[in-house]
Amino acid sequence: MSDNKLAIDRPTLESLLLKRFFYAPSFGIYGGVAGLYDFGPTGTALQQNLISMWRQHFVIEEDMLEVDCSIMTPAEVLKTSGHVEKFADWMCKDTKNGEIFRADHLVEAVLEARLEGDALARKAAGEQVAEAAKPADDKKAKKNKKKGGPVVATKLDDAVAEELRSILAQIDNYDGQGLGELIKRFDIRNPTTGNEVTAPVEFNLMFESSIGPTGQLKGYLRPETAQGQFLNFSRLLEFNNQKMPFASAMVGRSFRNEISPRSGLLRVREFTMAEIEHFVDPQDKIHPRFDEVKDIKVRLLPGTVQLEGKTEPITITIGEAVAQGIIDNKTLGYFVGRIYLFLMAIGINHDLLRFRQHLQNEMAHYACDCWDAEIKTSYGWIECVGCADRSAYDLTVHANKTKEKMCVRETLPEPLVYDKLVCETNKKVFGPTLKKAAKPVQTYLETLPEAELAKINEQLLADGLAKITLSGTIADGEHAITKDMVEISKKTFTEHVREYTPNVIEPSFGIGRILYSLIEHSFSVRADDEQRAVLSFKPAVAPFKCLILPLSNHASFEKPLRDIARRLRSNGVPARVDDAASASIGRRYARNDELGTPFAITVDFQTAQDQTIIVLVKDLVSGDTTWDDVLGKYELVDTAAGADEE
Ligand SMILES: Nc1ncnc2c1ncn2[C@@H]1O[C@H](COP(=O)(O)OP(=O)(O)OP(=O)(O)O)[C@@H](O)[C@H]1O
Repeated sequence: MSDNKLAIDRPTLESLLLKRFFYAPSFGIYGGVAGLYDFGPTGTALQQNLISMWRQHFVIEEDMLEVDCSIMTPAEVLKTSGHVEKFADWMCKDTKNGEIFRADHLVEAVLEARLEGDALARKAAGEQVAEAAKPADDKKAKKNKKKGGPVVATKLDDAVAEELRSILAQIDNYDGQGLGELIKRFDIRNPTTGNEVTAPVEFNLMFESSIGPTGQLKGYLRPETAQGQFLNFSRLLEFNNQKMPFASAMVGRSFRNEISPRSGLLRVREFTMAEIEHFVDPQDKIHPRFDEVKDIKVRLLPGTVQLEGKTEPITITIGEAVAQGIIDNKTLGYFVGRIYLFLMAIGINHDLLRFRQHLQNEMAHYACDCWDAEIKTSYGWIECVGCADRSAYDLTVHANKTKEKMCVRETLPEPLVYDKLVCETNKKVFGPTLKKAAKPVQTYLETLPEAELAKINEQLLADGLAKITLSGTIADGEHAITKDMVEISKKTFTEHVREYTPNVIEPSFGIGRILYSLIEHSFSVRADDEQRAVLSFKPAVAPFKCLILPLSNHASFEKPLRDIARRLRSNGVPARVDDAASASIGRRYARNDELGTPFAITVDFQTAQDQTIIVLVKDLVSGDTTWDDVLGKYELVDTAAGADEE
């Protein structure tokens, strides 16, 4: 196992997750469908707890405006947003058996396998091998038919090995053509059959549907929750009394027809997202609470570092990263900090988290800067939260398409007086000369940036004539403008209101990926007795908070057991009773370790009647009190106290 993968006993974890019904493949008895999962009671409770903490941390603490918008989305919306054209991955096919691959994943897996083979060969020859390239277990690596094909000990030329490492460090930066070239150059084939694969073609990831009985209104299942938030921007701004900046938020399902779903919950076709759209003034992307996060130290992997073929992050405070321009602005930096705090609060391991900046080609079509919170798992570094600066892209395209204003109007403290070069047409000559081209040419001249207009004016003054070229209009082509057709001059304007389209900073959380990564970070196997699997969740996250179990199946424990469970549950504390008489108390503790239940109350003749502790468990769960506090403050009372007393 290479250095960029977390070493855990995954088979044991996977069997635990199935056995204790965290989640399981959907439609299993029909054979299942790749990339679709059902959550069981344990996984559902865990997911709900993560979402509640997310709501507390973001929606409530930051006073965000939470919405819940439609999943089914008319095609026109997603055409305008660019998803119909551009929300795609590159796919290639085995030329003989038709097996389909996501092109970047295939290239990555094959090249990784070759580097591992190289490391094996070098090790066998007694060479020193860099830690990152060294397979942890040679025998396993050889036997293991990996996604990239069996690892064969074959030494690569030094320069080739170096180049492969550099390609892998920036694999997300290759487009279809680039991936096609890599496939040809390195003779990348289907690892299982050895057959050649086709050149990559684009595959749109959205699930298509039709709305209504006529089948004429095309729709898609949304691939992100963001669009609903953008379309409601004006209503939200009004709800916020026209005050900027503000953020909306939504938790809900999204759908992506992934080419090759894999790695359990990490790449699925239906998943829960929690997204924030923070609307901010483009001229001033400050955040009022930036100071609260500026001293947090984070591990950053900037684009410049990746382009050098390096994978080692830098550790830096958020304040410094923004000051040095590594993170573009304070709002983006603020959210990197808040994401960090959230992931720490749920129990992600600090050393297994980094923020990686997107490379230029990797960036979604709407983004101008993007940092991913990546968490190290046994599958490698996984993007769990994307934090993108979507600029004014979405509001602008929707406003242009619908002709609805999606902007902020702010009364200026002082009126703004300024001179600007404008073009006015001489109607008597302009229309008759240009005929049907008159309108598009006029629009062109009126919307031209001032510097361009100045150039046209210079030409008119010098030659009496200027030529312009239109495209995308009903009168495309070259048109001549003469001096008598227009007058270009400076005019004075006074503005009382500033109108602008906000920029959007979008932290976007994949709840399933976070949940799975957290499970890996909370998982261990006790070496002492029978290799028992243990999950150690923080109390606020744990699916069940308290285990109640009788010391034995003595009849006198039944009532206190029931009473304690009832009291805990009515106080909002999910508690499970494990009174299976057949299992020893040790066995019962062990099987609840598998659920990550943080507290246990054993009912014996003493504790069954101590009602004080019951109330305290609630504080424990919220994190206000620790178990040590409880044991320090309260002595377990004797059997004389009545079970029904508070
Ligand atoms: N197929 C998926 N399965 C599970 N979670 C996903 C999937 N696609 C995206 N996510 C989650 O949604 C978040 C935001 O989505 P975003 O569009 O930024 O992902 P992405 O960059 O397309 O992901 P990737 O590059 O891994 O396909 C991701 O950080 C991730 O946690």
